[in-house]
Amino acid sequence: MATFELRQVAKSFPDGEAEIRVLKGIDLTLAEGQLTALVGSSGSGKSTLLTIAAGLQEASGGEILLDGEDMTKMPPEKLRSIRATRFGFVFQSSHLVPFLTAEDQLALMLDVSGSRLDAAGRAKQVAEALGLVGMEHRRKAYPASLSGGEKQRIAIARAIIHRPRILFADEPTASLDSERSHEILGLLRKLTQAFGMSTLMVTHDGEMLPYADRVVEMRDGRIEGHTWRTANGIGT
Ligand SMILES: Nc1ncnc2c1ncn2[C@@H]1O[C@H](COP(=O)(O)OP(=O)(O)OP(=O)(O)O)[C@@H](O)[C@H]1O
Repeated sequence: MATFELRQVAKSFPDGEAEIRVLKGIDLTLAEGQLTALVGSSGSGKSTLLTIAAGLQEASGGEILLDGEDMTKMPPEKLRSIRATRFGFVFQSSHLVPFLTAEDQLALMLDVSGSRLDAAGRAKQVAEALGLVGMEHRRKAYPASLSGGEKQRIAIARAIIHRPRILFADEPTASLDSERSHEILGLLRKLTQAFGMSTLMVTHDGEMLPYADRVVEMRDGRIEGHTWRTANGIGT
């Protein structure tokens, strides 16, 4: 059942006397357990759409419904709480904290999300998340000693440790080589299915599209078409 829906979402920026319309009425529903890829040429509005959907930037119009509740009408405090507890974020670069070990990065995220687990429960959840991304052996490592792919694995573990409902990924493979990119996308797809998350990912990398359940193409602030991946390959 759909739990996250954008209805007629619009975004304009002032431009002198006029305004630039960057999003022109976006309708998009994310399904649980599915990875949706957002593609389109540079400047088509992908990042703007992702950040607005994630509550990181205000829309100029429309509704963003999380379990039927309109996020655009929520007070900032409630929005912050939703971002910390129900959303997860993965970015182009991993944005790890340089002076924290891998396991401490994850523990910090548990704190931010208001986890009420005791010390043993927290340690278990951290170990489990590191295991899910194949990084338990580097739990004591600092970011400087990790490769790009390893950092992105830790960033993914950090993004899902609090079991978010929606995962936002903005070009998660942009800084990785092809082999690492495939590994990271395989991981995102596996975790999306395993936890029943709704994942929205912006990507420029056509090679990554087979990992998506659905590809949504943007052009000039609008959604062009929806392509569904089926058991028989790509279908529309
Ligand atoms: N704060 C802002 N003020 C004015 N214009 C903006 C602002 N943010 C984005 N834009 C404009 O909105 C349009 C869409 O930008 P956006 O970053 O969403 O595109 P994109 O599809 O993600 O592009 P890319 O693939 O290059 O990252 C661009 O023309 C951009 O210049």
